[in-house]
Amino acid sequence: MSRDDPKKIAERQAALNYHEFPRPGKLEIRATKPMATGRDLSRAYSPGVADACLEIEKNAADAFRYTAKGNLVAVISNGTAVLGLGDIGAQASKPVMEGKAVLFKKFAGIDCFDIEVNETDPEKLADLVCRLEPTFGAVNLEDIKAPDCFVVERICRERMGIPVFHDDQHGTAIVAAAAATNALRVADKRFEDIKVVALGAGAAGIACLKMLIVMGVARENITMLDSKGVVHTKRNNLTAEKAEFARETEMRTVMDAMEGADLFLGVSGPGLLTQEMVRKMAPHPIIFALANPTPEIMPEEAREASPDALIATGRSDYPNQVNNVLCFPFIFRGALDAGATQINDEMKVACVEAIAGLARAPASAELGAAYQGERLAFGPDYLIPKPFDPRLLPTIAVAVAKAAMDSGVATRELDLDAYRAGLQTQVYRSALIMRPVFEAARQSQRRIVFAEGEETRILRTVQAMSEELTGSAVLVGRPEVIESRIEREGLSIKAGRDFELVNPESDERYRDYWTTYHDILARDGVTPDLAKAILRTNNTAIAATMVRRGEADSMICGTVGQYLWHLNYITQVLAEGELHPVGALSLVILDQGPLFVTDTHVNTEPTAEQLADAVIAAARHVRRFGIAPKVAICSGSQFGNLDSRSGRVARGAVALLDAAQVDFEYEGEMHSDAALDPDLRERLFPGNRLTGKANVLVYTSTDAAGAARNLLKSVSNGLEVGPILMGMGNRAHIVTPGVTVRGLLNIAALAGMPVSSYG
Ligand SMILES: NC(=O)C1=CN([C@@H]2O[C@H](COP(=O)(O)OP(=O)(O)OC[C@H]3O[C@@H](n4cnc5c(N)ncnc54)[C@H](OP(=O)(O)O)[C@@H]3O)[C@@H](O)[C@H]2O)C=CC1
Ligand SMILES: CC(=O)C(=O)O
Ligand SMILES: [Mg+2]
Repeated sequence: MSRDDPKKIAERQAALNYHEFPRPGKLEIRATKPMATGRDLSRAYSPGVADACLEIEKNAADAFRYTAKGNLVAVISNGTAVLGLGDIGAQASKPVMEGKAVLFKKFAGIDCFDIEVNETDPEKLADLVCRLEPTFGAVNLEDIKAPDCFVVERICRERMGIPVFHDDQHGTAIVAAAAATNALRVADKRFEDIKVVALGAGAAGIACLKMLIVMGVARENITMLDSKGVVHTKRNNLTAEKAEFARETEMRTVMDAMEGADLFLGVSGPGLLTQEMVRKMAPHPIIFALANPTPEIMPEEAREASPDALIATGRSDYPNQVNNVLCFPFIFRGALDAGATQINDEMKVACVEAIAGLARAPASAELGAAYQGERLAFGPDYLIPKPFDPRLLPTIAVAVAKAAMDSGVATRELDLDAYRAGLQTQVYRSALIMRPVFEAARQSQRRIVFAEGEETRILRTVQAMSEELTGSAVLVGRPEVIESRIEREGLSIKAGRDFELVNPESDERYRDYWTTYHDILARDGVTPDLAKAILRTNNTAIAATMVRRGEADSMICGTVGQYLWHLNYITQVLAEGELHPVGALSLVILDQGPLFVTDTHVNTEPTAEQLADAVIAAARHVRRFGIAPKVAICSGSQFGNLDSRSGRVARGAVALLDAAQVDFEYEGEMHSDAALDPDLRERLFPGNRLTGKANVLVYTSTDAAGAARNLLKSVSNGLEVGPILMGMGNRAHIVTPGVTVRGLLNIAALAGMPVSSYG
């Protein structure tokens, strides 16, 4: 595709718009402490700030205690080797450095200042970097050309007491070594035997080759090339780094070097590898064309020249993205948390092993959600994890911190299990609040039946359940469809071992199921023929019947279809005695904390009695999360000021709660803002019974509750757990079609809770 291609032009414009709007750039700085009152001001600034300064003056290490230093990394460049764009200068490198800072933050919660410096003298640049030590917990050097980068890095490492890491060297080398480890497994070759050709003898090239030697490649099996051709012993003026790899050889060109090569490592520039060169490689060759943004050869061309090649690039739009983004956020996380004084070889090797191992482990739930439709099973097109793999942070950071502790460069001893759990919490915002639920679920052995068992998200949930929960799963669906989807998604779950199957088309229990269904509904107009037809075609009815028969403890449905359609069958089959649907409760996890909203789905316009029942049920559920309920009954009316339906129902519910003498805080009726703002509420109704912010918002119609839930999710970036079907004794839950795999796993954990702790 040429640069003038309309699609290319549109893509370029989209990238520019991304950078320009709604405000220029990709970063901002946010305060982490309140600055709302004069008291805040006097603590954050003069005079209070002086106390923090004096403590640090006495003990420099206290900078990690009283300032942001411990989580602050400098991303520093002089713009002399920016991606494969070359020496475009410090100013033009800023989008890349801002981008690295965003990746540090998003993937590992690390704050960065991007620092672009007009300084091409490596010693002066190093001096400048060293002087920045008081500000930062670590330094990431970026896109500084070779050989200058070696000088800058060496001086900084010698003089600084914090980790200094040159991303283009070591980040790239770590990820390339991990990908090579896995590619060799697939190709059934060994580091010790392979012939390597490296095109590019700069920062990335030199570091990658050094790492390959650590992995077992023989130095004499490496041919290095730079812009002047093969690096050989007869060349003059080689830098010390290149001289280390100079070979005594008559080969001069890439074409010469490629004869019989097993691994091509391209870290040079765009389009430098031809199909003819690829054809000269050994069988089952490995081609890493890592130049950014345009690789040495495009994967489709390489594939055409060598159909059995294993191919990787640095780009996200092709399989096998070998890019240092898989390394730098996570290696820094581990180093910072262990208080490491440097990033040493042991930490790098731990990182290689952790990354390579992740690609070989079954893909996780979130990963499947992030990369829907892609095959994520270890093999030629999945040699290396994806950057959005949520396992990267806990797995790599823990491995790196452990290596730092074991090799004696850590200044902190971490409890690694607790550390891993903390990182997992950071990745899954729902993990902390869901932890008691998962723990309760792990104590039980409940059987959970999934009505839409063929749905890919359900299969991924079952995979995650096999890793994170102890209960068992039953899938309603056609075995051949389920099997082929498991294979396509690269999952490791197996029928009979990780789940049981109910085939709606031909299950030997079919007769039992339709007769049970008929027995329940014979006096509600359901004939045997109708019962047979429903139990052949309606997976929700099948799942509910299984629960009713005691063959499963709970069911989950709703990934497709309407909530009330599913609820109808659940009510028909499972509502008996005390059990009847009381409402749907959604937990929305916000940056400020959790907020529960009800009734989002069940009683469209509840009566006062129904609303009071929903409040009592919601309070019970909220307590299961270890949270004391503070319920606000929300309406367009506020403390009796409107004679509307909503106001009357809300006031009726409050009166019923008063009569029932419930043991939790509640108040109503009020607007949502008064529920969340105690000062406003106090002005409107001094002495009202609710203390602080409400954490349960109860609405008088599903329209209002649904709107509140959706707004919280979309505008406030809330993460939803639920909806939780209340009143059915944890025997059924109905999710909504937009549910993610993590959302399903959360519901499965709730469904897995024993009824005693379910309350
Ligand atoms: N995928 C990834 O994660 C990463 C990819 N890269 C990519 O690798 C490339 C190099 O980056 P980096 O090492 O930092 O840059 P450097 O400037 O340090 O090195 C570039 C190297 O490429 C060589 N080179 C340039 N043009 C040619 C040519 N026509 N033929 C052969 N060799 C050539 C240079 O040769 P000479 O020494 O003679 O000047 C030099 O050895 C870039 O495209 C970059 O985007 C880099 C880091 C990470
Ligand atoms: C990925 C990266 O750091 C580079 O291409 O320079
Ligand atoms: Mg770079």
